[in-house]
Amino acid sequence: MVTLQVERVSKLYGSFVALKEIELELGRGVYGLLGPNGAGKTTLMRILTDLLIPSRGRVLCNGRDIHAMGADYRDLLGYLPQDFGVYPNFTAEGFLCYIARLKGLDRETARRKTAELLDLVRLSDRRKRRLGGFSGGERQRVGIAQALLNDPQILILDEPTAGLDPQERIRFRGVLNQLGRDRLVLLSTHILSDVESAADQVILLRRGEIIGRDSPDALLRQLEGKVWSVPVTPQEQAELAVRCPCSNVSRLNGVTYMRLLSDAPPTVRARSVTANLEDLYLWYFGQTTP
Ligand SMILES: Nc1ncnc2c1ncn2[C@@H]1O[C@H](COP(=O)(O)OP(=O)(O)OP(=O)(O)O)[C@@H](O)[C@H]1O
Repeated sequence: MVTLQVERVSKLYGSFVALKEIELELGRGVYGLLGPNGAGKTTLMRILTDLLIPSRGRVLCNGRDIHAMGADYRDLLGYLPQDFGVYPNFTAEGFLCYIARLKGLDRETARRKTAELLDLVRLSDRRKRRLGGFSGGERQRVGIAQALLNDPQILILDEPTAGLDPQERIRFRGVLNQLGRDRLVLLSTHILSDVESAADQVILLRRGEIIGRDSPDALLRQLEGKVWSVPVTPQEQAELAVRCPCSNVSRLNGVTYMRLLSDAPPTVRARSVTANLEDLYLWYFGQTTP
């Protein structure tokens, strides 16, 4: 089984510190990397793919420095970049076969893996169509397929569900759960429900630092007794919005309810509710999800 060890990794862009002394150990399973825009998620993922060299520190794969491993490391790796670009004149099938050959697969295996993966991302019926005519979500699914061509032990996916419709996203979570059983999968996302259902562990990144890491359940347990549903009048709503972080406002039978984070009940009519990941995000990052 493959492990990745991130040892005191920092990344500076000029004098700007994008990552600060990151320490991480990753093994089998699905890890969800969560953080607001600019937190350093892409920077960390690019360092883990050896596309970006850290300013300080190093990344080890089963004890070996990934940079020194070179092609040996790339053989273990599948990567979906955030800005996955495709060649518009390739067909889906042609593109995947081409990437497979670049990854060193022989012609027969390239063809077999391409067919298998087109099926996995449900694009078999569109395999002869040119990528230039694909929708954003379809293109993203081609991107997921290309990351899997070499059956990688380490799969790094930068916002894999961006652009997928809800049905495809739900299907993709199932695929992720399956993939995480026997490999290391690290994904970044802004879609909290993806993390809740697909990740074994959530890693919280803020301003280049890891501020939490645990299972979604354990992270949510920290918020027990801190999330409240409160029926409010318009005046109370304005007052409470200033006093407590608010993760949601809803209306039921003509009554407005605020969902508030607070150590103590914000009003006498407040009812304690079970925390969800949006509450967690607000708790850690101090704002509602972008
Ligand atoms: N090449 C670069 N030169 C200078 N600054 C950079 C460079 N790449 C990233 N940064 C800065 O480093 C910080 C982290 O960027 P990064 O792309 O890793 O964040 P992110 O968490 O992936 O954000 P998003 O959710 O928006 O994709 C940001 O403030 C960004 O502006």
